[in-house]
Amino acid sequence: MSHYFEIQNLKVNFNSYEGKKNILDIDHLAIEKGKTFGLVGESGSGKTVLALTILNLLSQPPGEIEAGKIIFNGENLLDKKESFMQRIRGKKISMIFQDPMSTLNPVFTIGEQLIRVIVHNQTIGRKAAEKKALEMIELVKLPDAKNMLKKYPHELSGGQRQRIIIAMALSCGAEFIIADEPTRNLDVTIQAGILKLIKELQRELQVTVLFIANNPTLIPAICDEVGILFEGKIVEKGGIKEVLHNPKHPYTIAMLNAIPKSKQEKGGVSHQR
Ligand SMILES: Nc1ncnc2c1ncn2[C@@H]1O[C@H](COP(=O)(O)OP(=O)(O)OP(=O)(O)O)[C@@H](O)[C@H]1O
Repeated sequence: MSHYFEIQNLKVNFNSYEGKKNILDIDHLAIEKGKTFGLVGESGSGKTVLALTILNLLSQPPGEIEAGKIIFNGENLLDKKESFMQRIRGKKISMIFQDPMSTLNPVFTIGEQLIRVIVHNQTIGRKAAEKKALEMIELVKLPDAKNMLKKYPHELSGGQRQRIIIAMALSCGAEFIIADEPTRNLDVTIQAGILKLIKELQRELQVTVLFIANNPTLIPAICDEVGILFEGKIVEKGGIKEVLHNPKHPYTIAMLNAIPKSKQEKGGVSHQR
């Protein structure tokens, strides 16, 4: 059976003066169209390296893709030339990074940046791009869209900036979104609003999402399935209830036991200790 998005036997290494170090060793991961898959792992487990590998943005060297396939819409992305990937990035697959300030340029207004992304990725003129930018600001539920476009990134709150990044990611009609810990640096209440927005947009636009997180309590609110990444390997995957309420792998059990009980219950990840 072919899947919309699939990783097969992926091995990624980093080479350094100390020698070769295996960073990712993923046998299999599949995501069906319109679903949200949560990938949870501690810091250093390889989540960002995976996101960069999917988009063919991993620096090689020091990175090295030793083996494997990343199949998107029936095509193995790891076989493709840079010109093909340029047509995919932004237009078919977009990424939302954890730190909006690293994506936004402090010296240009939000409107200028959003319009540039739209003009770059779509064959439309500036006027049409301006209209699209306004629509995108409204889509991510930011108030006073016209005024918002005139602001500089530092004039926005962290949550507002992340909404702009989501607007940019969706502005060119991407159908697959990689969200790399988009709420990591936000307060808990702002976090909840961003998660709700991603879920609503995912349903409304029928996009497929790979949601990367190091906090498993975020997963039930947004994901259909979850995989646990440990030292570059997916040690357990399946439905939310199956993995987070009835974990089998010792790492998953230890990770869930490390969450304070009140947070487990709030996030819906409580399981039998
Ligand atoms: N450019 C690089 N050169 C060498 N090793 C690297 C490089 N980038 C990442 N690594 C190593 O790859 C491993 C995985 O890193 P990665 O950034 O993917 O982890 P992560 O799960 O995203 O962590 P975090 O949650 O902190 O963002 C780490 O051991 C890291 O040290």
